[in-house]
Amino acid sequence: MHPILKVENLSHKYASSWAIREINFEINDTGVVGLLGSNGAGKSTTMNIICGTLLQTEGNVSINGLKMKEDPIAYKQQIGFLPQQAPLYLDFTVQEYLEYAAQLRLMEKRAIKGAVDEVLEKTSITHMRNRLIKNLSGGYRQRVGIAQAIINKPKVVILDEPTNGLDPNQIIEARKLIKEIAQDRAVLLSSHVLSEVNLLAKEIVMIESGQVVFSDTLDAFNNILQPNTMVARMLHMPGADELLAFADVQKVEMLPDHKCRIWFQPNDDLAERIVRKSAEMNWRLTAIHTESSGMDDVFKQLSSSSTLQ
Ligand SMILES: Nc1ncnc2c1ncn2[C@@H]1O[C@H](COP(=O)(O)OP(=O)(O)OP(=O)(O)O)[C@@H](O)[C@H]1O
Repeated sequence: MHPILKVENLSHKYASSWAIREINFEINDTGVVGLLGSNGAGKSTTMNIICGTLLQTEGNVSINGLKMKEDPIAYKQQIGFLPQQAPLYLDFTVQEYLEYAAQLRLMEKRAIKGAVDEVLEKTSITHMRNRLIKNLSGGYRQRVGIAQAIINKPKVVILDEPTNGLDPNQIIEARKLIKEIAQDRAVLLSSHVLSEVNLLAKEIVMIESGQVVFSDTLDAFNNILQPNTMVARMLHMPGADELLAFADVQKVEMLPDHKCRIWFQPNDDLAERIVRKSAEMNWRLTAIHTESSGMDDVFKQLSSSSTLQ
């Protein structure tokens, strides 16, 4: 079986410099895949090529085995795109615009009305269908942008910073909608908001300096960095010097509520040694757990370890 989306050895050169080099990744399942990378990493270039709005210098993109280079029209009928600036015609009503988007996707005339009704319903904007787009709020405009991206039921949807510029309530609504549309298609979501990616994505592709530096599950991304701190709660808290006496402990910080944070060099049995010692010394240990690093730390680490070509 073919992957839903396959990106193979994708390279692109603007004038004399390579923006991306040998990008490879696959999406094999429905759901959200987060596309991460610093500014200028090559995300937009990659997304534009996948959407067929930019012709790559080298490599291939295919959807369910359909190669863009070999059959661009059939390929493009399988993809929906919401760029950073939603391509809206402000003087159209929502319905007129969605009908127009359906025509651009070469949908059959008789299928258009039903498709428009369906996406209006799906994006909860049926009551706005006769409103001019210029009179809609940012949140509703973004819904129209998402509606046009899914009007022809594409297998793959690309969303570039879809919640950028929305207010907190609109962001919550937009994320809910993204989750819904990803139930039956693959969604590639580019976002600088790591908490958003953490909430929505089950897989991550990260690009830096035009190359893939990570491609795996969200869990694998979050577990790249070995934890190096733990928090312990002890009702009879020992002094910092007693904790510093353990091998591998580098630093100790006393916290409120009988807690302390312990920095340590990676090892397997420090927690176990502390538990044993606590029992021996009656420190009355009630909790101990390692603190995993956040997405920000992993992102920083992967960005800084990438090499410029
Ligand atoms: N039309 C262009 N002409 C020349 N160079 C370009 C062009 N578009 C992008 N680049 C360069 O290609 C590289 C990748 O840019 P790209 O826009 O794909 O990155 P990005 O990850 O989308 O960044 P951002 O997060 O800032 O949108 C950058 O060095 C950029 O300056």
